[in-house]
Amino acid sequence: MPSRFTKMHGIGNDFVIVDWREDAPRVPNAERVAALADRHTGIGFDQLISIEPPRDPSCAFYYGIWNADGSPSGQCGNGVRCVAAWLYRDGAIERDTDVRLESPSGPVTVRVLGEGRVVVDMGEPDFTPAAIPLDRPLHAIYTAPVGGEDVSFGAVSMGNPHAVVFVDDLADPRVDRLGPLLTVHPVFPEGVNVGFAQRLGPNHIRLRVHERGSGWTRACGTGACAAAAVAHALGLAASIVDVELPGGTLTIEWQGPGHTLWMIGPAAFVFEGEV
Ligand SMILES: N[C@@H](CCC[C@H](N)C(=O)O)C(=O)O
Repeated sequence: MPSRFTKMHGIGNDFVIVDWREDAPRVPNAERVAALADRHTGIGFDQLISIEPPRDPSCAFYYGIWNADGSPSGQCGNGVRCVAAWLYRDGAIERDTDVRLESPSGPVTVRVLGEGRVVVDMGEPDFTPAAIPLDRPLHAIYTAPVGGEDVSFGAVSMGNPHAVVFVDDLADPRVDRLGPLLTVHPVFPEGVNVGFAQRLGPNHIRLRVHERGSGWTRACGTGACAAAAVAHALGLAASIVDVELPGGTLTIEWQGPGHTLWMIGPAAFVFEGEV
């Protein structure tokens, strides 16, 4: 990987962004990514994100996503806001203008607003088991034995797989115990990002996410989208929901099936570096 990088974050979910627009397509070595992600002996990040030429000619740029353990992902909600802010600072895209960007799971549309905020059309949440992927037929709520108890969760793909568990209180010690277990549960053959959601009202969810490949993060953009979508599908949330994560709040808007989902939140620069 080239030596120059930009450290960014979206409400505390942190990234190393690398500019591979002039380079031939590549897949970074997983061990190298994990070494750089190490917070003691590397740079430290939740995800590595590359900016590359598009494969789909209808998109302006492609972005690749790798977790802290080096595993690839199809989507990253906080990351795509940072990619948009990075491209805007670089002069490659304009403010207040819709731009199609290509993720590994397909196109999304970003618009850079003022004050470091970015709005993203994340596409339509996909509840089909093949998209998640899940090893069983579709129901609104699944139940699986996890760590000696039956745990119920909603499942949805936002371009990457999510399980959403509703809890009465996020401080419940079960949350810390169940997150890592459900992330690698055999019911999800490709692993899953697990969100624990506490409903505070029809427009307000508090959320913690144990991410596949990165562990507990201060925020997960697709996790916020998934929690809002599952809550809306179950009649627990309105169309516009503030999702409050440990690192900050994202606003999610979804009008229901047949509609795409919108995410609004900040993207921040931390520093430039070289390895
Ligand atoms: N932090 C991200 C999601 C990153 C990928 C995820 N861990 C996966 O493996 O799918 C976000 O903001 O959405």
